[in-house]
Amino acid sequence: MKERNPTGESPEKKAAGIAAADLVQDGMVVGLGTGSTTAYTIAELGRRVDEGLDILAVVTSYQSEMLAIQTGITLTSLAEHPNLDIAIDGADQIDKGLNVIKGGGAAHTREKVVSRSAERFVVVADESKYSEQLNHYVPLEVLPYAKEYVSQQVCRIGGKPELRLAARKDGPVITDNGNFVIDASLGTIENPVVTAAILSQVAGVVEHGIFTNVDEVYIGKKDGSVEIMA
Ligand SMILES: O=C[C@H](O)[C@H](O)[C@H](O)COP(=O)(O)O
Repeated sequence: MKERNPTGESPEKKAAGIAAADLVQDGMVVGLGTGSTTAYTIAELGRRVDEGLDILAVVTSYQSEMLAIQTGITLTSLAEHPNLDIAIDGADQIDKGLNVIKGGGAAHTREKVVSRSAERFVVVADESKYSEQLNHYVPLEVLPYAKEYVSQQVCRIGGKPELRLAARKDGPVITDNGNFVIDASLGTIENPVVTAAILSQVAGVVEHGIFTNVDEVYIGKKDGSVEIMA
C-alpha cells in the first residue's frame, strides 16, 4: 500500500489546489476536503482571506480543521449551514467518467456528507491519480463491532479485505468518527454506481470511498498547467 506524504511539496498538487481555490468568491460557504492536495487549496484561501475574502468553511476532518484555523479561515458547521456553495477535495483515483475513490486519509465519510451538501463538488489531484477505470482499493469506514462481518461480505463479492493499521501505533487506524477502516481490493470496478450500491447495503459499513457525484476535476500537471475535466 502506498505511503501517504501529506507534507512533501508537489507542484502538480499545488497547481490544482490553487486553481480550484479561484472558484471561491466572497460570501460563499465552502466545504474543505482533507489531504495533501486540498491543503494547498486551504492555504490559498487563507492567503485570500488575509486580503479580505469573506467566506465561511465547513471542514471534513481534524486535519482540515487545524489547517483552516492556522490560515485564519472562519469555520462554521453543517448544522448552521447545511447547504454549501462549493466543496473542494482530493482523490486517490479518478476515472474518465469522473467517478473517484477517496478515503486514503480515512476521512471519506465526512467528505461524502460535505460533497453531497454542496451545490458544486470539485476534485483536485495530480495526474498520477487518473486511470481509465477505477482499480484502487476502496476504503470502507466500518463499525468496529462489524469488522468480521464486513470482511466476510467483501470476500463474498470477490474482494480482498485488509484492516488498515496505524503507522505509528499498534493496532488499527481509528477514524475521526471512532471507527475502523477496511481497505477492500475489488479489482477493476466496471460499474462504480453498481459497486457503490452493493457496498452501501453491507450492514456495518458506515460509508465507502466511491464518489459518483463529482462535477469537475482539476488535474495539476508537471509543467504547472491544470486540466479541467467536466
Ligand atoms: O481521506 C482522505 C481523502 O479522501 C483525501 O482527499 C484523498 O486521500 C486524497 O489525498 P491526497 O490529496 O493527499 O492525495
